[in-house]
Amino acid sequence: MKIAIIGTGNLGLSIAKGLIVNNAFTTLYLTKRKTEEIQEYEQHSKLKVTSDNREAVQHSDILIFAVQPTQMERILKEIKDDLHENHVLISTVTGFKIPAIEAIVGEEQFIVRSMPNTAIAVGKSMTCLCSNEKGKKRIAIAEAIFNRLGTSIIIPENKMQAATVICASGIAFWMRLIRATTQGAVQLGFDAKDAHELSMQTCLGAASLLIESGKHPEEEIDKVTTPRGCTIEGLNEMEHNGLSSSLIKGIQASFKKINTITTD
Ligand SMILES: NC(=O)C1=CN([C@@H]2O[C@H](COP(=O)(O)OP(=O)(O)OC[C@H]3O[C@@H](n4cnc5c(N)ncnc54)[C@H](O)[C@@H]3O)[C@@H](O)[C@H]2O)C=CC1
Ligand SMILES: O=C(O)[C@@H]1CCC=N1
Repeated sequence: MKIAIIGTGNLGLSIAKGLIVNNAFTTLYLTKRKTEEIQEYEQHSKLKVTSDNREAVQHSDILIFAVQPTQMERILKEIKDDLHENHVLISTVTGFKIPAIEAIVGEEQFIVRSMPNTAIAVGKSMTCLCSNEKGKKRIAIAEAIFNRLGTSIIIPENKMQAATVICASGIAFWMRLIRATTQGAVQLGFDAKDAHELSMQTCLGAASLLIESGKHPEEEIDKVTTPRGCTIEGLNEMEHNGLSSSLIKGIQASFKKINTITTD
C-alpha cells in the first residue's frame, strides 16, 4: 500500500508509528509544514518526509488526512488536481463531513471518514469508519489498515460526533482515571512508579477480561465484591460521590461541545 499522511501532528504521527511497527506500507509519505520535527523518521526505508502535499499525493494511493478542521478545505483544494480515480481518501478530521469533502473533490472519489484515537501508535486504536456511496467499494481498505492498528467498526456518519467523544476523547478520560487510581495507590503507600504500574495493568486486565469473556461488567464486578468486603465499600463510596454520574455528565458535556464546533 502506497500511503500518504497529510498533516503529521499528534494523530498523524501516531498513525505513522503504528504503520511503521506493523510494516503496513509499500511507501509512506509524511507531510507537515515544518518538517524538522519529523525528519528523523526518514531513517526508515520507504518513508519520505516532505512539506509538499502534492508530491505526497502524486506518489500515493491511500491518503490519510490528519490536519485541523480549519486546514482541511485549503489542503483539499491544493491537492484536488492531483487526484486520480483510484485514490482512497481517508479523513480523520473532526466534524468535517463527507458532503463537505465531496463538494471539493467530487462524489466520484472514494471517501472514507475515520475516527481513530492516539492508541493507534501501539496498535490498539478503536476506530469508527463511514464512507460516501462510492467509498463503500473501498471501505474494506480502510478496515484492513485500521484493523492492523487496533479494532474498527463501520457506523453511520451521523454517529461520528458521538464516536469522537467516546473513542478519541475517551483516551483522555481513561488516562485521567488511571492517574486518579495512581494517586490513590500512592496515598496507600506505593511509590509513584509502582503505583502507576499497578493502575495501568489493572486497567488493562479489566478491559481484557471483558473483551475475552464477552461478559457484562457487572458480572465481573459480582465476582470481586465479597459481601461486606472492601470492594463494595469502595464502589459504593465512589458512587455516593457521583462516579458513574460524573462520567456520563462529562461525556454529555463533551458531546455538547463537539456539536458547537460542527454538527453531523
Ligand atoms: N489528537 C487526537 O487524539 C485525535 C485527533 N483527531 C483529529 O485529527 C486531526 C489532527 O489532530 P491532531 O493530530 O491532534 O492535530 P495537530 O495540530 O497535532 O496536527 C495537525 C498537523 O497538520 C500539519 N499541517 C498544518 N497545515 C498543513 C499543511 N498545509 N500541509 C501539511 N501539514 C499541515 C500541522 O503542522 C500539524 O502537524 C484533527 O482534525 C483532529 O480533530 C481525530 C481523532 C483523535
Ligand atoms: O479534543 C478535540 O477536540 C479533538 C477531537 C478528538 C480528539 N481531539
